[in-house]
Amino acid sequence: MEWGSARRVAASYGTPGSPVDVPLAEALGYALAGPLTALVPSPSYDSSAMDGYAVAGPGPWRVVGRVLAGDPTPGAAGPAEPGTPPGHGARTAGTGVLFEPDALIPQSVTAAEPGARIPQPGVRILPPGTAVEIATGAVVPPGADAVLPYEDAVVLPGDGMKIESRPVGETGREGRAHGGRHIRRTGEDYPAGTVLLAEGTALTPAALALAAATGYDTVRVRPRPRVGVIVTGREVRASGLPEPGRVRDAIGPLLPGLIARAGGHPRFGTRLGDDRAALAEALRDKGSDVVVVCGATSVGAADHLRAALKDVDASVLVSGVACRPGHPQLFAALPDGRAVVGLPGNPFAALVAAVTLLVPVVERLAGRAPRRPRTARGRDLPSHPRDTRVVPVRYDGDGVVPVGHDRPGTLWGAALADALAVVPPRWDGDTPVELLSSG
Ligand SMILES: Nc1nc2c(c(=O)[nH]1)N[C@H]1C(S)=C(S)[C@@H](COP(=O)(O)OP(=O)(O)OC[C@H]3O[C@@H](n4cnc5c(N)ncnc54)[C@H](O)[C@@H]3O)O[C@H]1N2
Ligand code: MOO
Repeated sequence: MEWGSARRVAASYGTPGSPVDVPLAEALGYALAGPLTALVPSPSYDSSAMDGYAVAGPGPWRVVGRVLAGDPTPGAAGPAEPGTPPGHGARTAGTGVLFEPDALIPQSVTAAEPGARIPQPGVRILPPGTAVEIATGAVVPPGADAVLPYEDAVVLPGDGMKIESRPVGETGREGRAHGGRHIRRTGEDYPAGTVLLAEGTALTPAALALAAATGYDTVRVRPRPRVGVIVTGREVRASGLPEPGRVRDAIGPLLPGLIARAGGHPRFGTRLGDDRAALAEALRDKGSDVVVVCGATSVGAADHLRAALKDVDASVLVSGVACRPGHPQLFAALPDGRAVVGLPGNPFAALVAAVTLLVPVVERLAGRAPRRPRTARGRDLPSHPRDTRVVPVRYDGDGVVPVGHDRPGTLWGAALADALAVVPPRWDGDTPVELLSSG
């Protein structure tokens, strides 16, 4: 079967499990079972983007209080909290205070400028000509038009505390406090209800942090498919040095990372000699949603996978793929719907088969949406008259070039590579090639 068709068979096989709720801290790599919507606007309150003074109207301004991150909205409810003024320019830590109990005035329609927000009953606002000292992230009092950073403010001599904006040009920046400057208004990033991430998005660290920022403690995701691994071959050993007639298992160690990154839960199944009955028995084990068989895909006397699949009444959906390396790979469906992926025994051929059939079926069952293909211009890539070639490459300027060391029996090239390039048959040397993760 042609390489792209084989990948599509795997990528469209089966359906993801029913949604589950998973704590954020455990949700890395899971796929969203539905869209992730904003629970609150962002920012969720008018907040200061700078340390300085929240000012109302034109300057100079009398400083009537102080509000720090974590303080409640000044003037939102009840009478103002009385306090004492700090010394000129003092920036001591403490809770937010109003130095004058009546500093904030009830909002009236006349106090609101044209185009300002609709007055809310009970809200008290900072009147024009006044300011509160404010910390980055603190709630901006209603009525404030801008935040004047400390660096752009001049404290005026005299009683109480008065500030003025530094003249334009004196600081090398625009010192004036003008409408909205350094205030992050409620909802200016996105309003509540915005679809932030689509169903099927795989949760990355940034996606998890975004979910946390809007208030999620758990996320609704698809369960990870369980992927069992069967390693076959009498000559394959799990530890120690290779020696004549004995090879180290170089596929078993490749798979857990590939499976986990595709959104699956890797579980080691078993190691088998070259035994048809034992292989059929292992395929009957229902502990996995996908069974990967390493080796035994070919036609040799000891290659029992095809016979064992017959024994368990599996339907073979992909039997060989027109690609190099990895042509003996296969994909089969067991009668109960579990999938079987057969990886050739040569380790680089196994990796190629894993990115062709295993990764797509795991992503599909994990509920991941199809990804946008990554492509790049390729240089000096080998192509074949009939087969797709999968070539370990590294980035080089504006494209990719082969790294070499890519014979079927070795993963050296893959381990050196930035990616695997998919080179179609009779590639023209010009069309960008698709890049797959090299594991
Ligand atoms: N008559 C034919 N013979 C072969 C063909 C063919 O088309 N006609 N295809 C060749 C190709 S291409 C490949 S790839 C292999 C696939 O063989 P199997 O999947 O049956 O794998 P084995 O025969 O068990 O092993 C092949 C090779 O890989 C080594 N091996 C196996 N498992 C591991 C492992 N876990 N880690 C490291 N190395 C492993 C094994 O010792 C053999 O050297 O068939 C060709 N033959
Ligand atoms: O698939 Mo075999 O692809 O060359 O080693």
